[in-house]
Amino acid sequence: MNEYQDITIGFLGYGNMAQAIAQGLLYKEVLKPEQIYACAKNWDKLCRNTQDQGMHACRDARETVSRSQIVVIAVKPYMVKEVMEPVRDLLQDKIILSVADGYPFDALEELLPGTHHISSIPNTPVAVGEGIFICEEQHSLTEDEFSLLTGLLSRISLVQVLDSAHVSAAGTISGCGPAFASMFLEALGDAGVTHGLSRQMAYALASQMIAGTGKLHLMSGKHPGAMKDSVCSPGGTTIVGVAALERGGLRAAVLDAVDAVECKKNKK
Ligand SMILES: NC(=O)C1=CN([C@@H]2O[C@H](COP(=O)(O)OP(=O)(O)OC[C@H]3O[C@@H](n4cnc5c(N)ncnc54)[C@H](OP(=O)(O)O)[C@@H]3O)[C@@H](O)[C@H]2O)C=CC1
Ligand SMILES: O=C(O)[C@@H]1CCC=N1
Repeated sequence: MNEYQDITIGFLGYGNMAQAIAQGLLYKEVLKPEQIYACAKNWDKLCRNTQDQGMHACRDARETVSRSQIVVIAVKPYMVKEVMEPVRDLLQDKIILSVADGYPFDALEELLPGTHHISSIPNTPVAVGEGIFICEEQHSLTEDEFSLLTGLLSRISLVQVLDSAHVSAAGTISGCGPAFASMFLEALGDAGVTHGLSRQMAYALASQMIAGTGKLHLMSGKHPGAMKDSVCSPGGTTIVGVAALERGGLRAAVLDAVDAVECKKNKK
């Protein structure tokens, strides 16, 4: 028996992040399509993205909330107030999961006092069950609701519960990280093509290399520097590439990228 067979989940906003979560839940067979509801701005696009796979398109947020036990706030942060205010009276018995980056517990509590909510930052690899959900430690779910929700999310992601002060930085590494990693992947693809590989082959090799390197670190616990050293033979080929990356400022660029994101978030 599937422990989530009676759950319904509704997405307020059905863009990149909501679709990734829904896809992950379907891919991992945690939910069936008919357990998933969503609303968005563009009705035709919403229908294409939901009904073709057997999910329910809802006309508005009120319909979505009414039909869902778990309500996922998946609009852009600046839209949260506008979307949530008209459904406030329907939220009393719901588990509210915000995925809006920069919408922590305090902001949601001010907007939706007395409701059961938790703020999180997921990432797009949830679509293939390999994601991360950074969840804020401070929330207003009951113990049962928290365990039901995190149980569900853990089927498609690593669920990391963090204190409020560290949610932002963690969310930047894991939530924005897929964009940064994809740039590295794309660059390796270009490099492969420069040297005669087909783009498809270059991307396939680079993707598996990135996934495998991450897994090697997770499973061995080896320091990333030691992992790098173990590839570089003295006087060999890899060290020449490593030196080129250092001259190109790879590490500094990565540090600057995370600083830039955090700086933008803190200006809000
Ligand atoms: N993308 C990512 O990797 C991550 C995103 N997030 C967070 O997820 C949230 C959504 O981001 P993302 O999915 O990328 O953004 P998208 O722009 O892809 O999706 C936003 C969705 O909101 C819908 N929308 C706009 N206005 C309304 C409205 N009035 N009522 C209902 N729905 C509406 C849009 O509808 P339509 O499509 O019809 O225009 C769209 O489906 C953000 O708060 C972001 O911070 C967090 C972590 C990672
Ligand atoms: O760029 C954004 O706004 C969202 C938040 C985290 C990842 N993407």
